[in-house]
Amino acid sequence: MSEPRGPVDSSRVPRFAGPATFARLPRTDEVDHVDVAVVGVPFDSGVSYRPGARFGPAAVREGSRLLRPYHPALDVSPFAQVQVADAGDIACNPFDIGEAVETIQHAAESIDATLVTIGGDHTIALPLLRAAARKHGPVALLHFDAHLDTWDTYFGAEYTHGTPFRRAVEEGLLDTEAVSHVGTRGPLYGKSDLDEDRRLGFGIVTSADVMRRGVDEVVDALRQRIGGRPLYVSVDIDVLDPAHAPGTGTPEAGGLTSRELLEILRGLAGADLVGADVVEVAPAYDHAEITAVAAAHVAYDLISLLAMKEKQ
Ligand SMILES: N=C(N)NCCCC(=O)O
Ligand SMILES: [Zn+2]
Ligand SMILES: [Zn+2]
Repeated sequence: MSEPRGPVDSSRVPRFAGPATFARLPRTDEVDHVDVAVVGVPFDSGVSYRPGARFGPAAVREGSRLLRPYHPALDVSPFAQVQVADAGDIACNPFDIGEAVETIQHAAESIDATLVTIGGDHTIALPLLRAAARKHGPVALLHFDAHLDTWDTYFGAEYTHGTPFRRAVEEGLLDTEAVSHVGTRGPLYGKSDLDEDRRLGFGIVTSADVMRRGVDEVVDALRQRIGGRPLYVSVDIDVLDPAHAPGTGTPEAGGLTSRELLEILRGLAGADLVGADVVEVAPAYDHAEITAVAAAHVAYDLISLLAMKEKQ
């Protein structure tokens, strides 16, 4: 197999020139095989508050122009280890959530690569988990979010950005011995939200736990729970404090710093990561690309973990 084709060389073509693919990588149709595909899902019809995450994929691609090829903290050059390419966007119906969920699942299943998906609102995690579970069986889940997203329905709707992980448990997509939320905080509808979440099998590391226990202890606990299981990581960018990610639809005070989030992700090196998403970037509320840059770095770290795994 030929050497991976990497990003456009920023010493020859200025990084602010040309149309944006993720990290200035080639498109999937420009390479002969793909190990890791970055795919956008510009869908936000499942939101309960501010809309705008449909523009997330484009914003994260723009925010990824400054990423460089070597990751010092993980000691890996992800784009040289494996072929990473940008698969463009999945076109789905903004007027029919059920149809969009089907479209996303089938598109995800049709891409012959491990996916790092850029949302889009959190509704899209359900079809992505369906695709992952079809390939790997029930997966362990690390869910970074201010919110539980295990609510039942909104206005009677089952597929929304507040409900994907309840649906995923109901559909048997998750290995419920190994499902955890990280970074939750903020007011709930009632105490029963937590009881129901626990009943579904979820463990919780709150945002305050990360601050009190520290990153290393949290990583140890999460890794123990995950063990050797195939792992899906879903990152709702609102897990970050609004100071670190203002550009999102349902912001909650008291969140993680981007440094804490990136360090927890780096602590997952060696896990059997099989797919990941970064969702809920809504650029209309962003400032100076703070959120888009944070999300681009999160995606870069996820890709680096996948590159390290594939190379083993
Ligand atoms: N941002 C996500 N995914 N979910 C937030 C749902 C919060 C709510 O509607 O009460
Ligand atoms: Zn959230
Ligand atoms: Zn969420």
